[in-house]
Amino acid sequence: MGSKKFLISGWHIRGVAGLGVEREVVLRGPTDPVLLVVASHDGRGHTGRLAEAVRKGAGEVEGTEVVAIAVDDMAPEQWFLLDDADAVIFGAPTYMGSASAAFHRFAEASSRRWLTRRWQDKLAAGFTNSGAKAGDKSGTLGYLTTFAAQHGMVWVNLGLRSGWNSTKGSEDDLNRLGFSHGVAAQSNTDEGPERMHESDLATAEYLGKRVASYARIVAEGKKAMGG
Ligand SMILES: Cc1cc2nc3c(=O)[nH]c(=O)nc-3n(C[C@H](O)[C@H](O)[C@H](O)COP(=O)(O)O)c2cc1C
Repeated sequence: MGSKKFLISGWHIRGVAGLGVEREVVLRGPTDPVLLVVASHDGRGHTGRLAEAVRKGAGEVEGTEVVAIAVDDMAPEQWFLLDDADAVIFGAPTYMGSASAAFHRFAEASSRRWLTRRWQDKLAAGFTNSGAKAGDKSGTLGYLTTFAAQHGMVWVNLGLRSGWNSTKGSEDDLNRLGFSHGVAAQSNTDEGPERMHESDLATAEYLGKRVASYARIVAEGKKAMGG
């Protein structure tokens, strides 16, 4: 099997395609950016738009390299990206009260990483979208939280108060549907992704920025502690 070299904005990853095979170590210097991966399944475009918003928010934090991967179509090398990430933001549409089957397949495929604790102590966060306003999205965000915890990751919640919950509020508030574990967006089932609610997209951007900021703080903290 031949080896390939990947260059992702300053990140050099050289390895042989395939899970569990040897690869050259990624060497990171003290001035390297933190790596944040948005790992999600996009059903019919709505969750993809959220992923893009998360990515945009994260990219606004100086010193952050953001990479998005589709968990239902992973090149073997993308597992290495996840291995090297400082933070991973997981996303999936809510199907039947939980993350989509495609995301669950990815989660099951990650069990090898679970075994070797490869993702231990990385930051994690999550986002989802549903057709109904509530739509049992707590099931999905709860599942993503548990998935990250199984890997020993450190969950970063949304950190926003509930919006749209008083006479002074409106559906344009951030976190308009009032979830705490992550971004819980909603799109009408008869409308395309171009009609996604601006508040949901802004909330997704907020989460991206929040996670990237914490990833930076952790990286700087480790550096200060000589680690
Ligand atoms: C198989 C399936 C199951 C669904 N289950 C739910 C559900 O439990 N709750 C809900 O509000 N919407 C449900 N929906 C609607 C989707 O959540 C919604 O259309 C989706 O989030 C749109 O994002 P996407 O384009 O990334 O698929 C379901 C849709 C499908 C196709």
